[in-house]
Amino acid sequence: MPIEPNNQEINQIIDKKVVIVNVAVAVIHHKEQYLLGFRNATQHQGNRYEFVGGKIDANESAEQALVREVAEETGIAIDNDIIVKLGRLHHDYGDKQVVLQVYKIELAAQQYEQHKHCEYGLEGQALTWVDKSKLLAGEYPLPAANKTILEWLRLPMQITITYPLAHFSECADSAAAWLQYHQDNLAIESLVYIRTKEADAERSGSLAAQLMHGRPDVQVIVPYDADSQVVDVDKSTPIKDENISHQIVANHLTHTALMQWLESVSDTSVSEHCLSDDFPLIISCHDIASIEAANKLASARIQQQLLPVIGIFISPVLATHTHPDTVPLGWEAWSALAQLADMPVIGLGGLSPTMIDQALAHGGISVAGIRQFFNSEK
Ligand SMILES: Nc1nc2c([nH]c(=O)n2[C@H]2C[C@H](O)[C@@H](COP(=O)(O)OP(=O)(O)OP(=O)(O)O)O2)c(=O)[nH]1
Repeated sequence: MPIEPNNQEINQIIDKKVVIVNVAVAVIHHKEQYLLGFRNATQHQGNRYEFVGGKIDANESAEQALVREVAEETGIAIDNDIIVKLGRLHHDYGDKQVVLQVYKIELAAQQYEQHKHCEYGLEGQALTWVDKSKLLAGEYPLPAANKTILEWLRLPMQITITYPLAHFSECADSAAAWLQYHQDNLAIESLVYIRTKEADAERSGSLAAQLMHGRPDVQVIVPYDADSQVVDVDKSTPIKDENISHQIVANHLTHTALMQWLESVSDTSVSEHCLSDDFPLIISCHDIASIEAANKLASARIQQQLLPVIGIFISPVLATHTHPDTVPLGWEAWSALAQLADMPVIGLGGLSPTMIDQALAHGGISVAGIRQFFNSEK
């Protein structure tokens, strides 16, 4: 006869099923130097590196927990530094479920000088400063949930968007003029969202490929649906050339394609339809509904262990030449929307690279645009 579990055991079973630990995680850095702790063998996910952080207590906010944990573990007072939300993610370790609320904090030079030689934290744990390139290359084993955080950290502080092909329509050969302009004027090693707004996906893909061949130093985001009026969200820009595919860091999903995706999936099938398998996603959002849809897609992709949603554009922040009839959000409304996103937020619309500080102060991590982001127009 099977033995009935007692109350205590039942509680443990229930706990195991429902208890999700909320954790505040601090990605502390100074320029390209990032601070890692080391989890000792007896801890959950032990013998791995970690970002500084810990459980959020019942009556504190994630940011309060962040400030407290960083002070308790390292002695670093981050009260006056800008705390930028990177994202939120849920991870099921099997023996424990966690929700990580992840923030990025850049230390001032003086704070870094003060702490850069600390080899141990205040709780006796090992601390180490590591190069961003080595961290992103996976040289420091971290808990599995941190894979997504590392992908988020790949986003630079500025993203250049190409002009649409139609911008060169007065030229005898608009495609050649488009190509020449972008080859000549993209900043060295920049991240470029190649948006031609060309309805023909083949032609758009061919232009993107030519630009990538001509500028092997840049990294690119290419449309997932070729940015056309295509209703089929499974259609992607056809770039199959392996010599250049390493330059692609993400596929871009338009607001329209995102909402079509949402309409096409029921709650039960979200996990089976997570779009592009090949690359991480960057999504355009304009309102609460689309941010909630992006969160849903991002969460499903993490669950399916697909490459994550690494960022969303929220636009338009300010008035822009490209959308003269659209009422801009303004920084305050933009900031309120940014808070809802479970992934890093990129400002777009009427911005220049110098507005990065405003974006950071309002909860973003990056700024994007066309006109003011090219060498020729700075
Ligand atoms: N601090 C930190 N925790 C992480 C990271 N990535 C990750 O999955 N976690 C997980 C591991 C733990 O399950 C949880 C952090 O909780 P914690 O550090 O307060 O808990 P713990 O298990 O170390 O301590 P305790 O329960 O023994 O008090 O979040 C990370 O980068 N930093």
